[in-house]
Amino acid sequence: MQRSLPPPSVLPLCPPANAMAKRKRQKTKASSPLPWPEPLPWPETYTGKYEYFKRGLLLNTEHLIWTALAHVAPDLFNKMKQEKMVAVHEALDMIGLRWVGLNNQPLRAVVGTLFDAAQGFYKKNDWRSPLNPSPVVLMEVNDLEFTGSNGRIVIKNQSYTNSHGEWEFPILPRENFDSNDQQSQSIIFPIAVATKINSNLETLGMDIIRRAVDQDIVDILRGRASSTMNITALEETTATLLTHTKGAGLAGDTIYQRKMSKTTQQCGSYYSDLKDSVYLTRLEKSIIDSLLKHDGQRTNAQTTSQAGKRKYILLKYSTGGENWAHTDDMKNEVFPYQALLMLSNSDEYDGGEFYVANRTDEGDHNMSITRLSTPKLNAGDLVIFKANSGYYHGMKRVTRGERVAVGLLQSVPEKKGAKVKNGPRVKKGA
Ligand SMILES: O=C(O)CCC(=O)C(=O)O
Ligand SMILES: [Fe+2]
Repeated sequence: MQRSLPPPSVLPLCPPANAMAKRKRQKTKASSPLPWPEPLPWPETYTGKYEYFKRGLLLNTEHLIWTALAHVAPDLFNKMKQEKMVAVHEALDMIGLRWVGLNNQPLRAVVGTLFDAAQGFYKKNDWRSPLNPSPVVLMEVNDLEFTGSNGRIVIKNQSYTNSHGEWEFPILPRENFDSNDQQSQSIIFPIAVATKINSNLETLGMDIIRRAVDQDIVDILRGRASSTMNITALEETTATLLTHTKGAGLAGDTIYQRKMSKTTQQCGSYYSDLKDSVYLTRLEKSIIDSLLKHDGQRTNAQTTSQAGKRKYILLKYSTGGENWAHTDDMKNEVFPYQALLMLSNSDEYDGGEFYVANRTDEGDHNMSITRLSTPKLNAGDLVIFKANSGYYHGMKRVTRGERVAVGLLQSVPEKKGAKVKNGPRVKKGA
């Protein structure tokens, strides 16, 4: 497979319809390259039915993805799902989108649909490659065309700073916080009403609170998370592995053991549910305290009756681990925000920057996708971010050491009729 695409001027972007028709009429020799077809018109059922697609990060990038898929070796379209996942990911690498998760909405729908179309195309054309091996030319992501009308996609990488300055968050003395039991019953609602935090969430998609959580709680959680390499000892109920072949991320070095019913499974990076327990309740309380302090005001926190389900996850990444961009939508639950607490000290790992990705449409088919990354986080630092509503998030590759964090999610009760349907599953193979 080619590792990079030819420059835009010679990209095999969809030929005009009349050229297609002309070529169809010509008898194609078995050895000559086939024209890559027009991308399918986006199925009405998808655009109309699936809300996530309409506001998706990759809306209107179908041409670009189609072009990337043209570089997937034809016979891979016949292979098992896991091999296809890897192939699609490699192809996306060529168009600057290697960091986007394949197993999540909306890329799952885009890639799935285009992959099926490509498979059909190859079947019809006897599995011959549509392309001659193209010269390896590195291209700027900024120059990629993504529509037939000279649109451009620009992928920007930015680092997080905000109006407070990265290190200048007010850390008020603990005594200033007047404890209130009701407040400790909800995470999300204090977040939503904490005005400073909320304005950063609205404009940047995230906010960082340095040293948000008491050291003793961080120490307890760190101890629990690293006391053993055996996942089952950590009160964890399930573990989702971040693997290339499942389209979620990169596993990295394999260092953890997971006991299955009869066997032991090795895994490099994963996230896993944590059972509710006393230390998590303390953690939650500590976070709420710090949000209130950070905001410098008392909030009108709501009670549990208005809060949805809580969920805590432990995230462990070994060197090489990566969490590709995704949203946290789960079957019937919506988690609008997440608080991610770093448990590793900054000298224990390199890389592993958390980011939020957001898209801006700039008219004339131009758009930019901005990935806003955090600076290096230390144990006790907290990132609050928008976990869906148009924002994607992920973690860049850990290049050294191990990075451990806890995510606190709280769903909101669903409003009737406001449910976002799950997208079409990528069929066997993508
Ligand atoms: O580890 C990270 O920085 C990302 C975690 C994440 O995606 C999540 O907790 O939902
Ligand atoms: Fe996530």
